[in-house]
Amino acid sequence: MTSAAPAPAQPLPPVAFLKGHGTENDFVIVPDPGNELRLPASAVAALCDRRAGIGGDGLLRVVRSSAHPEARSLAGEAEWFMDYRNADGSIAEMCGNGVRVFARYLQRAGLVDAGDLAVATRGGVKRVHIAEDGGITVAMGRALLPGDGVTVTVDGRDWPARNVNMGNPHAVAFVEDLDHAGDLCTAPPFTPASVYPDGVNVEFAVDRGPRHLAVRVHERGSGETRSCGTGACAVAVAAARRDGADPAVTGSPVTYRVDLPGGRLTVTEHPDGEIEMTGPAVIVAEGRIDHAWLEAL
Ligand SMILES: N[C@@H](CCC[C@H](N)C(=O)O)C(=O)O
Repeated sequence: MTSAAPAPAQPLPPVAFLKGHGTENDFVIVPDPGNELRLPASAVAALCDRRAGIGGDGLLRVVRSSAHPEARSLAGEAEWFMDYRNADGSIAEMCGNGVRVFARYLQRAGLVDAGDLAVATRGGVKRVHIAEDGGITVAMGRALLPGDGVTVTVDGRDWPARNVNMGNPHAVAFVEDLDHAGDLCTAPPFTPASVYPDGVNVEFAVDRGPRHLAVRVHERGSGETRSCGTGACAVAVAAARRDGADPAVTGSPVTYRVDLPGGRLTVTEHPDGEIEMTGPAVIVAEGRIDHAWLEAL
């Protein structure tokens, strides 16, 4: 008796991806509605590698909330879950620029219309408005200002930095000159380290005029980036306290223009603490990831 020859192995299908950015904070976008792809940290880091991969400050996996264990309980509020990863593969609670780019992808793919939608994130459900004129506004929630800040040191200069939590941790230092932040090739050292046991995003901010700031940022898990949405919000919150403009105290909303190397974000804090961030989001390319390359990682 002869046994049937095994069926030849079918090559695995390539994996779709897109590339997008919000004020030049750039992302590899991987649609995976059914939560079928396994993307360990090493695979995310390889995809975000700017020489050997696609390149990005982070990765946005687009998953139906109902299909993801971390978002299933939010499925009634938000159909889509943003599974955000930093460029090194680490997981973060929130990404402000990422949410806008995520919403732009959903709109471009015909999965949502312009107008209002909700996106599930590890930092909770975020309400998003896609304006007809192209800007996208995200209700970022409230900032927490845990008491203790840190001292940040670069090239022998020290600054006190305010601890602002936007779902993810930030240390905001107001400096005299953005060049004082140095080359930001490595994470700026701070003390005491115990304030941020899980690491921190560090913002250096200068005044450009009334309610107008310029910022450089070193992101946890990604290095210096051209923009950080949660960072812009953290800086605006810290500036409002510094400027005597805390909306909870004055009863009036306050808006800051925040210029980052990659573009401008507008941040408004309301008297109830709710923070809205507005900025652009662009999809620049789409393609296919070679499955064999991905599997071999
Ligand atoms: N670039 C993002 C923030 C991404 C997460 C951050 N690196 C962290 O680890 O907390 C933004 O636009 O907010």
